[in-house]
Amino acid sequence: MSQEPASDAERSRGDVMVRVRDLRTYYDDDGLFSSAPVKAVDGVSFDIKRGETLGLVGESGCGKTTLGRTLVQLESATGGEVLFDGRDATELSGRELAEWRRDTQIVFQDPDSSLNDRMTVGEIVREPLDVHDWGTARERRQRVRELLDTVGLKPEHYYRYPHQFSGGQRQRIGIARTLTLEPEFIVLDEPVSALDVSVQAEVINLLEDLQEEFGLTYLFIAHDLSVVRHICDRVAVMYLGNIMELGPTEELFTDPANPYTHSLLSAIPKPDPTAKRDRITLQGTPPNPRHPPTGCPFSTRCPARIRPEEYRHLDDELWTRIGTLREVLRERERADRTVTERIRGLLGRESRFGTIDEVYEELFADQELPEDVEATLDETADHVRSGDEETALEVLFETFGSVCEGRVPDEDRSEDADAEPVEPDYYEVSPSGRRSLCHRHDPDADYRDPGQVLDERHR
Ligand SMILES: Nc1ncnc2c1ncn2[C@@H]1O[C@H](COP(=O)(O)OP(=O)(O)OP(=O)(O)O)[C@@H](O)[C@H]1O
Repeated sequence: MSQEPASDAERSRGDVMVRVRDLRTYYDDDGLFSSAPVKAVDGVSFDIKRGETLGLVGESGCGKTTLGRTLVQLESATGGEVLFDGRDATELSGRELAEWRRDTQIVFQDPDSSLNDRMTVGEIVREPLDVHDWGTARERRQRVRELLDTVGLKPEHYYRYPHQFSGGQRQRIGIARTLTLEPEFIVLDEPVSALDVSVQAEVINLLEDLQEEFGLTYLFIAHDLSVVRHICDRVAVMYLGNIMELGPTEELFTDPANPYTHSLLSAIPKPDPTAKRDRITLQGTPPNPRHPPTGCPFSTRCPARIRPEEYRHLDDELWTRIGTLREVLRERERADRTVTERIRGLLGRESRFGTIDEVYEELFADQELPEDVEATLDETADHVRSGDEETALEVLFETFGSVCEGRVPDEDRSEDADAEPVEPDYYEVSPSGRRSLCHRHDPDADYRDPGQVLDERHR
């Protein structure tokens, strides 16, 4: 990512504190039947500047928590680097790692499960000091009392237990604990999501005050986009283990570039009923992170996916249904046939292939199909009936596919078969250095801007 020069207003916020490069965190199965790993974080690169709050948003399961936990080394990276002041945290172990951990902390979403109910508040907050053999016993007690005061609790709370406090107060205890060793960088993993709305603002204000007072740097993970807009200097938008767009908060909220950011923001209710674009409803569910699509991670659901020129004006509903058919076939191709299905198949009785006509009926019976589309669908249905989803998918790709899927449709299929996938690039989409992962930004290609396409399709 290109570095943005520090502006006067940013002052000390200019220099980079954490440099993340091609970071990957995969979860392997330990079971007997090893399958593909879950690619929770799948090659992300970005910088976090000293003193800033970087927001991390995206649908549930996109990898936010895993990324946050990997940055503070609670998860081991599968590959890539996490550089703090030039030192790669993924390479540390033993004493070095323990020392490094003083500078980086994490606040968890659920204060209930992250605090040990059998320890007093004083013991909980003091524990990191004990572990690191900090000062004398008296100095530690004094430090804990100061910290309780810093987060808005009282010295007499020292001897109480977590269950005697409200959710907001428990989160304050968790925050006090993270501050004990004077960290520089804190991952805040949904720190207010579990709290009543009425206390969310108090905890947010506290976090902002602490940042100001101690010069802290935050990675702020959240679902609630309005909180992110309020507290974050910049925002990273994550989808299926990848960062789709990253840039200054206000810019990203008012003028999103990436189709995924557009759809995420379109879900926020708008006070203005004359707003020009409808909510963008994404089709289907995110792909399984064990089997992410080739090419752009968002390609299977993208409302601005590049279409072949001849289908640019195809009815949107029909286009969506063709996309759904391709998803269904991909899943069927991947799904292992159960033993019963295999036996049924051997006996010539109904098998999983028996239902394909229903799928076509459901998707296309009420659609007006242009002749060439109908011919392609008929051809693919024949392949599926004979149990060859792979060829059916190839035919659909050659007709309706595009660079978004990792390769370019080509008449000569055999020549293309071993070609390297075409990965999408990040493009700078504003003078601030905001980046977005989408082929449509490629200045050398003749694609329309995602916003323009979505305006046309979702008015
Ligand atoms: N310990 C684990 N073992 C295997 N898979 C995991 C593990 N932890 C997370 N995952 C998987 O990794 C993917 C990313 O999960 P993660 O919790 O990081 O996402 P998230 O964006 O933080 O979701 P949420 O907003 O719901 O907390 C998911 O598919 C999840 O099921």
